[in-house]
Amino acid sequence: MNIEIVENYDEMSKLAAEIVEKQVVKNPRSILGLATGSTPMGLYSNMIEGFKNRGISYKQVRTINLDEYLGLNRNHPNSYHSFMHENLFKHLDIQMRNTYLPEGQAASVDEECMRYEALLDRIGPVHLQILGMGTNGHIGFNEPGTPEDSLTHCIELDESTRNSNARFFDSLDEVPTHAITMGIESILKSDKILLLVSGKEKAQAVKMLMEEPISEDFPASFLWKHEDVTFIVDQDAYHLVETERQ
Ligand SMILES: O=P(O)(O)OC[C@H]1O[C@](O)(CO)[C@@H](O)[C@@H]1O
Repeated sequence: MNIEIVENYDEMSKLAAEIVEKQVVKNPRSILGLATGSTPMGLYSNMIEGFKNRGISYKQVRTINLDEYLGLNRNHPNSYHSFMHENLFKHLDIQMRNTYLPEGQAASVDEECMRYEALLDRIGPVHLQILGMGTNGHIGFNEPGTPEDSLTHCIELDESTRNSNARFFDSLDEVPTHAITMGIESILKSDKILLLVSGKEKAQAVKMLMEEPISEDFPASFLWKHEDVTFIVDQDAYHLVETERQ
């Protein structure tokens, strides 16, 4: 794991955007794996700025997202379809038909999971996968206990995840209880992974990532098994780490 410790959220977002832009310039037909949540929002703002001011085009890029809430219509303001449209896609020259997310209201959840994994295999491998990390070590929505060989599946969200994501909803009751997420194995199929973590509230999770053994109890630890992970972390999130893992 290549670890870049930066000063703050803005530095993390800028460096992440440089890496994404380099990938897109090198291969204008890149497949990008995208994440939602607070973490990548600064990256997305920088990508939008790069499109507007630095001539970076996403016209031939394809994107595939990690996850979607189960039961939410894609037009629901808190669906990840809406999140991606509002925070990124509508500001770029990307073609919407080249953007993929799981369908949260599929008639058959099992079939949707199989369809999505097959889609990932058909268009992939993802050249560059963006990841955030939950305070309990989740990546995508792979909560603690998710096995390493998991493919796209439906998962019951941890109470801690629902509580933390309640900030985007009017009340905790409105936060869906389940989601469709790529599995750990699906994520590890990517050529390169860019893990972004910022803020004091993630410091304990970063310490676990850096110091604890690889285990299902902390899903992000499986990233140590991938050979090309860049981990950009800010000082607030890194400050509890005592021993840097090799
Ligand atoms: O960036 P946040 O909002 O702290 O969330 C952490 C992670 O949890 C998720 O929201 C779950 O999908 C990820 O997209 C995100 O990377």
